[in-house]
Amino acid sequence: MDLTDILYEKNDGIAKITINRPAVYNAFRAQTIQQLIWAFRDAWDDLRIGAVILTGAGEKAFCVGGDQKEKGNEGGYDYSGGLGGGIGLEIESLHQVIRNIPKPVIAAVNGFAIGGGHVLHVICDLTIAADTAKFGQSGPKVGSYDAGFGSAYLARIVGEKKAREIWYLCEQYTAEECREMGLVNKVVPANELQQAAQEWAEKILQKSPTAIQMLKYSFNADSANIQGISQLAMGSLAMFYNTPESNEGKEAFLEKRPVNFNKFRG
Ligand SMILES: CC(C)(COP(=O)(O)OP(=O)(O)OC[C@H]1O[C@@H](n2cnc3c(N)ncnc32)[C@H](O)[C@@H]1OP(=O)(O)O)[C@@H](O)C(=O)NCCC(=O)NCCSC(=O)CCC(=O)c1ccccc1C(=O)O
Repeated sequence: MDLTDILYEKNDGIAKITINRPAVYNAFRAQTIQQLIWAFRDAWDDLRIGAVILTGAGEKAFCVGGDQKEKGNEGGYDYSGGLGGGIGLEIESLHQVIRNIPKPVIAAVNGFAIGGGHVLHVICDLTIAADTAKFGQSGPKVGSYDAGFGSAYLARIVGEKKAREIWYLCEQYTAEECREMGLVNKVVPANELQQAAQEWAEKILQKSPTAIQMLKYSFNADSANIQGISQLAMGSLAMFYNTPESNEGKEAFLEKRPVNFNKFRG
């Protein structure tokens, strides 16, 4: 596969996947998602690999979700057709491969983790964050939502009240605040982030691969029902995208103006 949107390397039992679109803060489009899925499947298939690190290129962002500049464009997202189905992104498949790959996935969050990018770290097994990283959901601000793993699984991690706050208010949280709410495992100085992720991956490699694999399956089993909710959520999102209400969110972001959802109330 031609890796235009990600970097992928494998060294000494550790696979490292880097979302590589720094000009748009590592926002993803359809091909980014396809390449991420390809890389996770390669790491799954390679029996020498015992842990995967997911990170973002540059210092600004881990990932800021769907690329608003490509939304509605052919090959962007919200473009009907192909494997992406209704919203034009194989986001459900990506969530599934991160959850189901029988090896721990460590998110090394180097900057903004916002929107669909935030959901990616939520789904990873472990999160190590730079002390400069910022976290949050933005869907309701830009006419979108992840009513599957992005909300239901988040609530299991931080509790119902906090998860509702995160989604309803769309505020940003520091790495330390996220560590306190159990959403981040460890916070390190930004220049030590990649080394810290590497060290945790190396520690995992010293453990029994079968034990780790079965533990991951066990942790996953308790939240497996969210898969069905995710399918419903993506189906509803496909119907919501391209409505005037959803478009108002996208257009306000692209035009760098305040959003006005008042006309859709009442
Ligand atoms: C991340 C910000 C808070 C950073 O703010 P700031 O430091 O002020 O920098 P900016 O000047 O805003 O941004 C720098 C540069 O990056 C471009 N950019 C940032 N985000 C995006 C983006 N998402 N798409 C495209 N481009 C982006 C920005 O335009 C600037 O470039 P210029 O050339 O100067 O214009 C802030 O940028 C921010 O809030 N960004 C938007 C975050 C967002 O709303 N993301 C989309 C969330 S919705 C989503 O991800 C849908 C897809 C998805 O994952 C999904 C799938 C299925 C179900 C649900 C979801 C879901 O809703 O999550």
